[in-house]
Amino acid sequence: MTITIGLPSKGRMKEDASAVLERAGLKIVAVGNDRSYRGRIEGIDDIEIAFLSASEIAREIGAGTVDFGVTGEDLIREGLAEADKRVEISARLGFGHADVVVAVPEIWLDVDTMADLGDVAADFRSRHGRRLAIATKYWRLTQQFFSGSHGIQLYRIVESLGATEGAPAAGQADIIVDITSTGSTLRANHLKILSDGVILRSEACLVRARKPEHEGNARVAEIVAAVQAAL
Ligand SMILES: Nc1ncnc2c1ncn2[C@@H]1O[C@H](COP(=O)(O)OP(=O)(O)OP(=O)(O)O)[C@@H](O)[C@H]1O
Ligand SMILES: O=P(O)(O)OC[C@H]1O[C@H](OP(=O)(O)OP(=O)(O)O)[C@H](O)[C@@H]1O
Repeated sequence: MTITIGLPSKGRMKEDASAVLERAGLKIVAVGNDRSYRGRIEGIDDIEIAFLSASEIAREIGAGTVDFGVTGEDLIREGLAEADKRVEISARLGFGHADVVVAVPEIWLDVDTMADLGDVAADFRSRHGRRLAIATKYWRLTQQFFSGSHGIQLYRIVESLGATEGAPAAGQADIIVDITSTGSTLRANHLKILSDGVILRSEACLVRARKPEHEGNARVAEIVAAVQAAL
């Protein structure tokens, strides 16, 4: 059986993802030319590398078309329903750190917690004639956190495909759910993170699709052990 590992072909995780495999003794060699989206591992014939974007990797692991992938936990949990049933986080890799957070305008002086925000959401329609609007590309994580964890049901999600932090100032939404690493984009847009508003502390992970044929497969166990030992 050939084991396929999905690695980022571009973006901020590309270099670190390849480096961690090399430290684990799995040296990647391109198949064909530089632009090829396939690779293999030097000296090992039954591992194949598929170069994909970080979000495609999350999807392909969910579909089981790759066995392993290196991608952000945020993309796994946003991309897959019941992620823990479908995938296993085999290792947390120590790069690509970012938090998915709830942020509100700094001028909302009396809103510091999710409970405060729940009060705002409850009153929003009578005060403003519409529901509280949340700009995000993290639909699933937002719904789980607001409706599931905090019992806040009165809101509307406004899909944002970029520059989410600008949505409140632009009048497209009232608050946001987005990723932050240094916090500088939030500050530049006069937004503050609620004190209990961190939805997920994400980083790059080695993720395995839960497949029956992985049980007792020596190569699968070896890949996990080698990457864990390289951290
Ligand atoms: N400052 C940051 N901003 C956005 N994402 C970050 C940041 N720091 C780390 N990440 C992580 O990087 C991953 C996204 O990487 P990247 O933006 O390179 O993907 P991508 O190649 O753009 O994927 P796609 O094109 O499919 O969206 C996510 O898991 C995210 O959590
Ligand atoms: O907390 P900070 O360090 O300011 O980083 C957070 C910002 O960085 C990312 O955007 P980026 O401009 O990298 O583009 P992307 O959304 O296309 O990845 C992300 O979407 C945030 O907007």
